[in-house]
Amino acid sequence: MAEESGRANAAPASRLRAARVMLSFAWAADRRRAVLAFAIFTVSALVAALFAWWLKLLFDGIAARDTTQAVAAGVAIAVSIAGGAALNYTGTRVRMALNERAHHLIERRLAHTVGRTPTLEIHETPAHLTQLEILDGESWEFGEAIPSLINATNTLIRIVMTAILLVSVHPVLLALPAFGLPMLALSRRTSGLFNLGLERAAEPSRKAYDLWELATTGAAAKEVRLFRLGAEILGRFHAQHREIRTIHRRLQVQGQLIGLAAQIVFLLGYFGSIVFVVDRAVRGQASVGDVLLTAVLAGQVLGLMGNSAEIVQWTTRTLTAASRFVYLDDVATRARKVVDTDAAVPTRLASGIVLEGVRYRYPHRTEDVLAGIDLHLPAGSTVAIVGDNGAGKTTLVKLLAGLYVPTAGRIRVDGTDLSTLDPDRWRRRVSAAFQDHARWEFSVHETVGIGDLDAVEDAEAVSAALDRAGAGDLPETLPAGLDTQLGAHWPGGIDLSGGQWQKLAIGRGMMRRSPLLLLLDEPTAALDAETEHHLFERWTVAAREVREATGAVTVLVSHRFSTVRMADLIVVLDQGRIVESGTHAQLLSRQGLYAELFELQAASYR
Ligand SMILES: Nc1ncnc2c1ncn2[C@@H]1O[C@H](COP(=O)(O)OP(=O)(O)OP(=O)(O)O)[C@@H](O)[C@H]1O
Repeated sequence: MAEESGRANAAPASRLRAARVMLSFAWAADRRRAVLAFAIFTVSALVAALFAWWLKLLFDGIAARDTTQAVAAGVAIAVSIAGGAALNYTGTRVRMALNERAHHLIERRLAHTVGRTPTLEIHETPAHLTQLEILDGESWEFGEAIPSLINATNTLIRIVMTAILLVSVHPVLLALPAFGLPMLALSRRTSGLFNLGLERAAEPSRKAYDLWELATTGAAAKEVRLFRLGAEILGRFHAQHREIRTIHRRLQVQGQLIGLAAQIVFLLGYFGSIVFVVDRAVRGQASVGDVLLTAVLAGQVLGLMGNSAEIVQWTTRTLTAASRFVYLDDVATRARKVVDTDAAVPTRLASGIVLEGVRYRYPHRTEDVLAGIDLHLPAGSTVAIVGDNGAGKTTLVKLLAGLYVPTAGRIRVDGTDLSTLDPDRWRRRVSAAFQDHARWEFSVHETVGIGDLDAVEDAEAVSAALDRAGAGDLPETLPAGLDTQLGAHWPGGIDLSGGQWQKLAIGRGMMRRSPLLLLLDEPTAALDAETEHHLFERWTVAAREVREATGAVTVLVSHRFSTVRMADLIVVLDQGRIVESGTHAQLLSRQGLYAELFELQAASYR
């Protein structure tokens, strides 16, 4: 279903809901300016609509030698021109400010929607990513809700006024707008083509952007040079852009042909109406002013039809952008739906965490990555997970953190289904350090402190966390200690070594003093085996000390068996299944996969 929505050209969620969301955002952004813009553009529409009428009066006055009428009409024309310009100038400024505010509000709401999704679903499902990326580039359109509405009202007023004036010359002239109908009808089609182009180009655009990042950012700079990948990346980048251009060009040509056909139909009506009124004037049934009025109005009708077509297109685009937002908001809401707000996260673990028949399959994958895991992580224990690359260790850790929801089976925390616990409350009691940690370019103090936002200001807590991460002396080696700015491209900022960054990430994971679950997914991979050994020894002792207080479970993923052997329970994963579990001694005596891997590693150290 999600995939279909991602591919479909149509709006990915109901347009009615999208319209409600869109208007509520625009209204919330700046009510005062919304009302002001509405008033200014309404008056401006009336002024513009009456312009042709003053012209007719002027010419009829001149023809009839009626000086009063001619002067009055001349003054009205001058006032219309000056007033119209002033109104447009003010209106445009109000409208720009309104757009700006709506745009920022939408960016904030979008970040909030993505951020409040408790799982990683939005970031790892291509269909959701497509919607997110397009919407990211479309947030200006989305912010155009009130201006679109103003434009539509404005155009409607002008259409009604123009119709009244046309009837005043001859009712047959009302047929003129009918020639513009194909333009309106086909504009939906051209706007559909535009959206189709965006969606088809989303994938190559994403690839092109990734390639551009590879070619221009520091992260890949070493390897790009070393493996002489520059030309290859550039070639692929060009290929993606060629694909994007081809997609857009084909659809643009289709759109232009449709537009051209519709304009030809209208022009037939335009010239027909002028010929009709000139004929009547020759026969004395219409005045010179009527001919002029018809010529001006017929020209305006063309503009108004074009305007209406644009409004329809623009509104469709705005609505589609809004429906992308609704779609993503639904993903976030679905992910939170199962939460039972009454289910309390225990203050301490009594029995521990139990996995019952847990399966997990990544979106777009055809097989389960975890294929039926039954496991008890006893309260107060340290559990090591070992296994080959790709065995499913990190996936298991992410499931325990609540970043994924099992495709089947359950994870119970002291009997309560984890998926029903409020993710925010659960995560207040979970701490983690990952191998692929983020490099937060804040001050050292903040980079560590954000591991527990409640204690981020507490310098002692930060120093203690760094101590537990084996990096107590790191700040002393930096120019401004804990206040040192990280990130070489910030003023006064410095970069760290891979191991130092990793120690800060571990420090972040050590900020929470009493987590129920501490997840350590190869956080020490960049450190030497001895440092890892000492750190884990220290954590194991600390975990045993707080065992009575919180019953916390520590889960460690590591490829180093010298570290793993200290755990109370060792779980061996192979291709998404548990093949063995027990203590180090039990597993050695079983002479299975663990014993084999342990012996292999031990032999390489001898
Ligand atoms: N986001 C993802 N989308 C699709 N498949 C994924 C994703 N992340 C991991 N996988 C796949 O899931 C399987 C298990 O990956 P996982 O990262 O859990 O393994 P691991 O045991 O932690 O490996 P390693 O020791 O290399 O870190 C792998 O086959 C991997 O290709």
